[in-house]
Formats: sequence, structure tokens, C-alpha cells
Amino acid sequence: MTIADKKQSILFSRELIAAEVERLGLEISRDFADQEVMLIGVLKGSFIFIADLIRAIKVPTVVDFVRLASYGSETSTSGIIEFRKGLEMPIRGRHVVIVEDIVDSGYTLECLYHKLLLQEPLSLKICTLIDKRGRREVEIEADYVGMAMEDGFIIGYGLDHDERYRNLPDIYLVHDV
Ligand SMILES: O=P(O)(O)OC[C@H]1O[C@H](OP(=O)(O)OP(=O)(O)O)[C@H](O)[C@@H]1O
Ligand code: HPA
Ligand SMILES: [Mg+2]
Repeated sequence: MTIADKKQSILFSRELIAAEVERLGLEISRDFADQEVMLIGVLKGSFIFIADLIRAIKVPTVVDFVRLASYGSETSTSGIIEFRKGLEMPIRGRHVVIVEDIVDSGYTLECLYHKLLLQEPLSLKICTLIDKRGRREVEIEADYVGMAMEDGFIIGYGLDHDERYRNLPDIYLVHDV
């Protein structure tokens, strides 16, 4: 049996996702009124979310990406964060918002947050579509959160299992992986 056979229940529908992304865009636009924001997308998982989020933001926005990986084909973190691609733009003196698809153990964000702080942004916030609260292993909180969940592995809307299922328009809870 593959993970596709276990793709049983929609946890977050495309309609709910769209509504939450719109809300997050408005919150960010309100907090940074009359200022320019720099979004930093954490690849690969955030690529669909950030594409929708950036269009829901009404203030001037620039975007850059980093690529971090720690899950591989597993459903829990390896605890080893691989930096595979760095920023192309300087962040010093900018209002920066890190954009994640999910905060799970928190290791990825903790690692990235402190690395970016050293580069002296004017402000540094975190926006995540999903906050998997029950699995946190380090203390890190997002400033902007779409949906919260406790536990379980999810796929779709950018979230993968072993690189597959990122293209699903809804987010599914995968049972018994
Ligand atoms: O809070 P954590 O336990 O660190 O988990 C969250 C991170 O894990 C996933 O990335 P992954 O390593 O799967 O790479 P991907 O984005 O390319 O899928 C996800 O996209 C987050 O970046
Ligand atoms: O539940 C998840 N699904 C996909 N990728 C992830 N990375 C951390 N948690 C998850
Ligand atoms: Mg992944």
C-alpha cells in the first residue's frame, strides 16, 4: 500500500485555505501599511502558499527564497536541517516575513530565524499556513497563523510525502503512516 491509498480525509479544504490566505494577506497589509515587505519563502513546501499569499498582500512586496530540507521520505524530522539554497537579496534594514507551509517540530524555523536575525533586518516575522502545535520540540511561535492542528501527517497544497502530492488542491490527513 502506498501513501496515496491512505489519503483518506480532507483536513483543510481549498475553500478554507483560500479564506485563511486572504485573511493573512490582509493582516500583513494592515501591519505594514505604507511600508515595503520582503517575503522569504522556505522551499519547497511554501511555493503554492506564497504564490497565493503575495497576491493577497496590498502593500509593496518583494520576494526571495531559501531552500531547507530535513524530512526526506520520513514523516518526522531527521533533526538535521540541510541548507540547499541561500538568499539572493540582502535583508538588512528590511521588514521581513518568513513564509512557511507548516511549523511542526519547529527546528527548521528556529534554525532559519536565528540565521536571518544576524543579518539585521528592520523587523523579522513568521507567517505559516499551518501550525502543528502538538509536535513542537523547540519554542518558536509564528506571528501569522492560518490553521492550527495537533498531530498527524498531512499532504497537499505544497506539502509532500517523499516529494509527491504537492499538487493536491486540498490538504489531506494521512492515516497510519
Ligand atoms: O518544523 P519542522 O519539523 O522543521 O518541519 C517543517 C518543515 O518541514 C518541511 O520541509 P521539508 O524538510 O519536508 O522540505 P520541503 O519543504 O522541500 O518539503 C516543511 O516544508 C517545513 O519547512
Ligand atoms: O505533516 C507534514 N506533512 C508534510 N511535510 C511536513 N513537514 C513537517 N510536517 C509535515
Ligand atoms: Mg517535505
